[in-house]
Formats: sequence, C-alpha cells, structure tokens
Amino acid sequence: MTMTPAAVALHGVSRTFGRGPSAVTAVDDVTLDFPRGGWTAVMGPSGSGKSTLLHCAAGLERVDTGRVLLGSTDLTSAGDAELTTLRRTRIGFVFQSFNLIGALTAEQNVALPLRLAGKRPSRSVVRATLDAVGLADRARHKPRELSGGQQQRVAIARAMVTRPEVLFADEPTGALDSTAARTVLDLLRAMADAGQSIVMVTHDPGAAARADSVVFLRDGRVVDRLAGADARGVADRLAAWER
Ligand SMILES: Nc1ncnc2c1ncn2[C@@H]1O[C@H](COP(=O)(O)OP(=O)(O)OP(=O)(O)O)[C@@H](O)[C@H]1O
Repeated sequence: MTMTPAAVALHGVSRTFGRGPSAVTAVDDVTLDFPRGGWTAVMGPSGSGKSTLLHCAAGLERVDTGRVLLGSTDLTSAGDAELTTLRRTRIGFVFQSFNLIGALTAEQNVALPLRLAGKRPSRSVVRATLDAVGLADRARHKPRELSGGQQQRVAIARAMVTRPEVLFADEPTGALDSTAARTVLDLLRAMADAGQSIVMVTHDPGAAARADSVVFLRDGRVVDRLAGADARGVADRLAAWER
C-alpha cells in the first residue's frame, strides 16, 4: 500500500529565540502531521508557540532542529532561493491584518504572487480567483473601499491564485466581527471540502470547530488533538489546558 504523504509533516521540530537565561523555546520537539485535504486548527494559550509553529511549517522561519516536509520536499534542507520559490508556488499564507497593498486594486493584489513568480498574470485566472471568494464585482476596488471581511477574502484569493498545496492562516478572523468571520470561515470550509489542505491558528473555539481537527499547544508542545468537536467541546478542552 502506498501512503499518501501528509500535506505538511513536522518531525522533532524545535525553535528557540534568544540565548542564555532569557532564551525562550517557542516550539519544543514537535512531531505532527497536517493531513492532506484536511483543515486543521491550532489552538493554545497566548505564547504557547502557535505562530512560530505555523511559520516553521510554512517555511517562513527556519527551525533549529528537526525536519519539516511539504509533501515529500524537505524544507529544512532547502537553500534560501529554493525556499523562496517554494513559498511563492506551493504555499499560501493569510494574516490576521490582511496585509493587502493599499495602492493596488483587489485584482492587482491577487495578481501580485503571479508577478513575483515571474509570470504574466492572466486576467481570467485573477477574475476567476476573485469570483471563487465571492468578490468578482469588487475587482477594481482598493482595500480601503472594502469591508474587513471582503479584504480578508481578497487576501485569501491572493494566497490561492498560485493554487498552493497548503493554505496557512494566522488568526484569519481575529480582526473581523462575527458576521464577517462567518463569511470567511464558510469560504475556508468550502475550500477544505473541495480538497484544499488548510492549517489555521485561532483563539476562537467557534472558528476551530469549523475545522476537521484541532491541535492544542502548550509551552511549545503538542498536548492534545481533537476531531469533530463542536465549539463547546473545543472551548472546554482549551479551558482544561489553560488551567
Ligand atoms: N522573534 C522572536 N524573538 C523572541 N521571542 C519570540 C519571537 N517570536 C516569538 N517569541 C516568543 O516565543 C513564544 C511563542 O510565541 P508565539 O508568537 O509563537 O506564540 P503564540 O501562541 O502564537 O502567541 P499569541 O497567541 O499570543 O499570538 C513567546 O514566548 C514569544 O515571546
């Protein structure tokens, strides 16, 4: 039997900031699979290492020890140039603060990763990607002319335009009101149902409950994993680990 590799796999990954007595081990010997075609939420108390883990898994941050595999590609042995290409072609990243370029329209923001990859963006591909997030009619709008939820959907379109293997999202609903958050979570759910691998850090049990499974971190270590829980179940488990 051939095993489908995980979308992303971490083997014994550690990342420490600083040295000496003030050193902080943000990620401490983590071994973890993010399944292909699944949506995984990462939760844990503030400072438990969620963002650092996400950055290491996405190749945005180097690890000190251990290995990170994107499919069967070892990110930890990739050189800087190779890693940059990998990030631009095989990984999508969405931030809490959207990080759109204010001077560019929605469609220009979405086209940007293609330009950075040295491709000539096709208008039909860009429009189809905006259409997929429900914003075909906002293509010519600048970010300041869009609501927060719309801006985040443009950011998701920008992350998806290269058809990445994995979409990483760091608190994608953290800056949104509950209605806008629901729109973004509905979009991520539809993407996961269509087979997109997604890894999302969140503080919100309601958001985590929309994922297929939830990984809990504490002090840089994976302490628990939950599948198919509702918001109440996620909140109860989180509270147990925060005690
Ligand atoms: N660049 C850095 N330099 C020094 N320390 C860092 C750096 N990045 C993170 N840390 C430390 O590593 C630990 C984990 O941080 P991280 O941001 O990964 O946690 P988090 O769980 O995402 O937190 P939060 O929920 O508050 O965003 C914290 O103690 C933090 O202060």
